[in-house]
Amino acid sequence: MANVPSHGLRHVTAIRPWLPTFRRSTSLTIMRPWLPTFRRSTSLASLSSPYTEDSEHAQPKSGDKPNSYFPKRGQTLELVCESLAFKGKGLCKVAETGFVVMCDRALPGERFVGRVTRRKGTYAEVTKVETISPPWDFVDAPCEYASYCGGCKTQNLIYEAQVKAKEQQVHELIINFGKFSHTELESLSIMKPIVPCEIQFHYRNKMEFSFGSQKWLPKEKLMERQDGIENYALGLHAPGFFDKVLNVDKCLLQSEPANMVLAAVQDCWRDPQLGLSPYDVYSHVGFLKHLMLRTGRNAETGLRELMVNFVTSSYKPELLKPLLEKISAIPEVVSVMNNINSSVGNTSLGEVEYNLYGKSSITENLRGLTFQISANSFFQTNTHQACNVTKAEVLYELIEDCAGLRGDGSEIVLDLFCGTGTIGLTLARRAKHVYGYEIIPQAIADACLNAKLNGIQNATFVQGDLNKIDESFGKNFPKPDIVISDPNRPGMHMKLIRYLLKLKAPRIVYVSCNPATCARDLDYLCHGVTEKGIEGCYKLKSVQPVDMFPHTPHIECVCLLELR
Ligand SMILES: C[S@@+](CC[C@H](N)C(=O)[O-])C[C@H]1O[C@@H](n2cnc3c(N)ncnc32)[C@H](O)[C@@H]1O
Repeated sequence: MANVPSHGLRHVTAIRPWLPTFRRSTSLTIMRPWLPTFRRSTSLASLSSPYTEDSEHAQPKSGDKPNSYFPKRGQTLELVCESLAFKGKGLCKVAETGFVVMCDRALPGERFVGRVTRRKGTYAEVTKVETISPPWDFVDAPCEYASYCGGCKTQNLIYEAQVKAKEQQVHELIINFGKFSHTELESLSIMKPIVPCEIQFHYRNKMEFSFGSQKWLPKEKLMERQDGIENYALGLHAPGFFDKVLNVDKCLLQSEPANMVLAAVQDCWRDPQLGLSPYDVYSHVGFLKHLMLRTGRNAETGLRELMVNFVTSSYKPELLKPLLEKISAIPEVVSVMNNINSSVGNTSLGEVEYNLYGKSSITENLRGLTFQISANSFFQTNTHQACNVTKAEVLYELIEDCAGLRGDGSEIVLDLFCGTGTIGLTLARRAKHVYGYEIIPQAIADACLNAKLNGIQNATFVQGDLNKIDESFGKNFPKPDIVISDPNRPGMHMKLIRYLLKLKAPRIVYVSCNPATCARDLDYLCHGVTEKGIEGCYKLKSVQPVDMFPHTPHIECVCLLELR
């Protein structure tokens, strides 16, 4: 793919936090005056929030009814949480004024006292000071860290209520961000009920823990703060803190063997005799950055296998040796990798990687195929929901159903954002040829290997940046009959939207882990972008939410579009 300079800014429409009020509205003109536009940077990352934090563009236009009430910073309010919104935050309205406030960790039905922390455009954020009465569907959280950890925010909500809230969120986003009317969605049965996850714990096949020199402590324990080694932590970043880590000895979302590894590392890494130090995000001194644990399944034996990946700031294998000895004694550990990330950034992607023990990849089975997974390649994190062969509607089967391949081997599939090729390869059996595009070279290498491993010869994988395509894109493959697009959270770039609208493939299956950007892209593909003179040419056939991540605010969707 040719490199082109970074594209310009993009205009999108944002919605306001009181959107649930308009949920049943069929007339979008009622809502539109409240929908300010805002400018987005190339990454569009912040658009993952439908409730934009961009207050600059949040001024109501004439004809709106501005709410003169605005609570002061520091003010306490008695509130009742009405529903869950973006990032799993509780949406509440101030009595009598209807003014919207959002509160992290407030759950539907919960009555609480909240303190106003900041204004965000036309709504305010509050932090919970005290719960007066519990949520409607309260359950005790099995995890001891549930009330602090940024990962699971809704463990205190019964699972049925969690999935209901997710389904409702997707529905609202498709109406308000995607600009589809409620009537249209209802009459054509476009919105499908969410597919819940059969297992709600131990479902994650990948967890990334961070080493930190500043342990995060809850308020009541702040006095206990100690210096040096006592302040070191290995765990998950405390919500809102890039520099503080909540120390965890166990995570109920990952597999038992992964917890054994975590416990083994926790047991010894602070030992002064080992000379190990966590990387400090301020001084940029220190060795250990992250501990990544991936759980797979051996293709031959069907037994669990584990990859341990230490991300360090430099290559000093002798320092990792004592840890290596401990963890390699755990039978499920078949691979220990060391990714070196010498940059000041704190991502887990290394510039170089070394194999310290066993294999350099693990495997997983998916729809009868074997996939090889390396430390940095993407693989759906919920193996159960992605690959559970006993359940009919899991992710990959849904995708295959939506793709609707005739099965006579005559059709071309374009698999955009293909990762390690999982979707394309599961479709290859029924297609003439699959062409996959992906930015990460290692993932492309894995995809090619996965094709070989499974004896698939009708798949071609190409490395390239789909945000930087130019006119030459599409010249190297025949016109596809089916496009699969599975972008990460920022969704599709306008260049890709333009390309797809020009390409006019009969079907697009849009798989998304961010319903906000998904709804926006569906709007573009179906309704076009008037201000850019772009015409939409697809009709939305179905939107299927799937819960891949119980207890977290994340929602996966599989959407089908057909050429009009
Ligand atoms: C949600 S994952 C989907 C992976 C794959 N379809 C699967 O199911 O395993 C998104 C993928 O898009 C890739 N990606 C992100 N930005 C990209 C870009 N600009 N161009 C091409 N691929 C990109 C990521 O590396 C990641 O593998």
